[in-house]
Amino acid sequence: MEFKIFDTYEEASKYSADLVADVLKEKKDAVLGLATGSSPEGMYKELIALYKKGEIDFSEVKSVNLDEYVGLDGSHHQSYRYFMDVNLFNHVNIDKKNTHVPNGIAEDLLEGAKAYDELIDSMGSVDVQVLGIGPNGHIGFNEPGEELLVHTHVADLKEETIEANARFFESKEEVPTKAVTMGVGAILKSKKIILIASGKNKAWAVQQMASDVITTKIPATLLKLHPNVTVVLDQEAASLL
Ligand SMILES: N[C@@H]1[C@@H](O)[C@H](O)[C@@H](COP(=O)(O)O)O[C@@H]1O
Repeated sequence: MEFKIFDTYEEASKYSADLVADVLKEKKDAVLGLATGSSPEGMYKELIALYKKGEIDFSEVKSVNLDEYVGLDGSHHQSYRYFMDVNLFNHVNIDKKNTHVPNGIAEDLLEGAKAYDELIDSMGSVDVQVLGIGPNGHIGFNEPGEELLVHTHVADLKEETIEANARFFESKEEVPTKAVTMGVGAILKSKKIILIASGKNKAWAVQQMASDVITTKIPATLLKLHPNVTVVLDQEAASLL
């Protein structure tokens, strides 16, 4: 696990975008594993800028997103499908048919989760997986617990996650309490992982990633088992290292 620390979030975002761009330059039909939340927003802006400069091309790229809230359809402004459209897909030449986000409104969520794993498998491996991290160390919506799941599943969100994400909704009560998330298995299967963290509220989780411990109670610590992880931080997120 390599830690890269930058003075500002903007610099960290630029570095992360360059890492993704390197993958796209090497492989035109790369499979991108994508994340939502504030952490990767700056990176998406940089990727759009690189695309506009003609440095990268998304025409053959496929993408799979980590997670989606249960109960929100893609037109809901807090759905992760909407986030991806607005923050990246609408601004680059990716074919929307090649972009995938778990279905949070499937009639049968378990069937939907199984189909999502089959879809990921059918794409071959994810070339680069972008991750944020929850203040409690969650990745995707794999929340801390006695055990973690390998496959895509429906997760109950922890109270602290609902609180952390309430800033995007009108009120805490509107935050869905469940989400469909890729499991830790698919995340660890990707060839390369870039985890972006910014701000003081991530410093504890980042410190745990740098420790010698691996525990399901801090899901991001499992990334220590992966051979190619770059953790991209601003000063505040790195403040406890
Ligand atoms: N499910 C998402 C995660 O994928 C994200 O990494 C995390 C951090 O979000 P943010 O980057 O907005 O702090 O929270 C959310 O709950």
